[in-house]
Amino acid sequence: MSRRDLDEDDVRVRPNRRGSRPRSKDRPRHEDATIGFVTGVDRGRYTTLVDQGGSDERIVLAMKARELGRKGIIVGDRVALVGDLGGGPDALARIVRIEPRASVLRRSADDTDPVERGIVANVDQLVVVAALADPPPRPRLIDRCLVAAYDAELDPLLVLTKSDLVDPSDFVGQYAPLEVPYVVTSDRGAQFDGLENVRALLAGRVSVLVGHSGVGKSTLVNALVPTADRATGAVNDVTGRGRHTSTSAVALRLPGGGWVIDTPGIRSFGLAHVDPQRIIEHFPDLEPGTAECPRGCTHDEEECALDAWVASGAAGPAGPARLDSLRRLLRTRTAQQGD
Ligand SMILES: Nc1nc2c(ncn2[C@@H]2O[C@H](COP(=O)(O)OP(=O)(O)OP(=O)(O)O)[C@@H](O)[C@H]2O)c(=O)[nH]1
Ligand SMILES: [Zn+2]
Repeated sequence: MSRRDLDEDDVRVRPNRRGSRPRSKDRPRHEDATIGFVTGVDRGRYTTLVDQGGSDERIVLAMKARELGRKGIIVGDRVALVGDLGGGPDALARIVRIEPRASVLRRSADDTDPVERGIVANVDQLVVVAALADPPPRPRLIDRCLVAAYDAELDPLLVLTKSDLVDPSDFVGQYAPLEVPYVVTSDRGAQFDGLENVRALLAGRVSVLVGHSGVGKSTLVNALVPTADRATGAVNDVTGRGRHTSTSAVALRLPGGGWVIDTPGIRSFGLAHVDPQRIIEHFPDLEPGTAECPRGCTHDEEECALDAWVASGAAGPAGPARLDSLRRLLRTRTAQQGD
């Protein structure tokens, strides 16, 4: 019997008591809804961009429909919108669906707290902004960000700022075995060295910027997106406290195509949710060496087969340094937070 027969049979046996229109529950769910790109979230109001790149591109403010329940909507999400889609300050649409996400960058509040939060969705690249000095770099935090990138399947990029204050070579050396791409920058007012390199690496992609307060992230975003107007200057002269103008992520369009998502300064990056297996996958040169590992090996234990494999030269001359780096990241996952 074909599917069609079944359907007709079904209709005969249980006629629709409300008439010919199927109940709303059975109707295709908002098939005609418009898709918007979430660029900002502020106290239950979502800023979305509709008809992105089209002739009728506009910003539409929206709220979450009740049917979505407690489902979180984050910057970078593509959402289905119904209702007042006209745009403008008084129009308010409703978000009725979150489209499937290609990626989610997550963090847990801390390593022991399994509650994880999505920070941004659908990004390609995680850009870790760290100052070479003032404030001094926090390698543990950078490692945590890299682990989060690997876990979310994002390409990592290190932007090392303030190279006018200190020679970057020592610090860069610590990351060489990880083979993470990096750019060194220095902003000396009239001249912003390295900016063009950053621009080239962000072009046409969706990148999320993370970094702790004072590293020069806002300075960088303002240089990349001249209309961004992100507040800079870590310390307020009057109050002596940091000027924390933004409390959530915001997506900004790059003039040359692509998006940067700026996030508020982070102090920590909980990794309770990360599976060690996801980290080793980002060391394709070492992964074959795990074939002889005991089942469920954490790759950071006595029985791990990687030590003997690397010692035999199977991973080449860089093997030992790569294994050290892998172990460093694996321990980052379970270490106490801090710098
Ligand atoms: N010497 C030097 N100072 C820089 C450089 N980039 C930024 N700064 C300064 O560093 C301070 C902090 O820069 P911000 O861009 O506000 O830093 P942020 O990371 O956005 O910090 P929050 O706004 O607190 O999140 C400012 O006084 C900047 O002028 C640089 O390349 N060299
Ligand atoms: Zn192992």
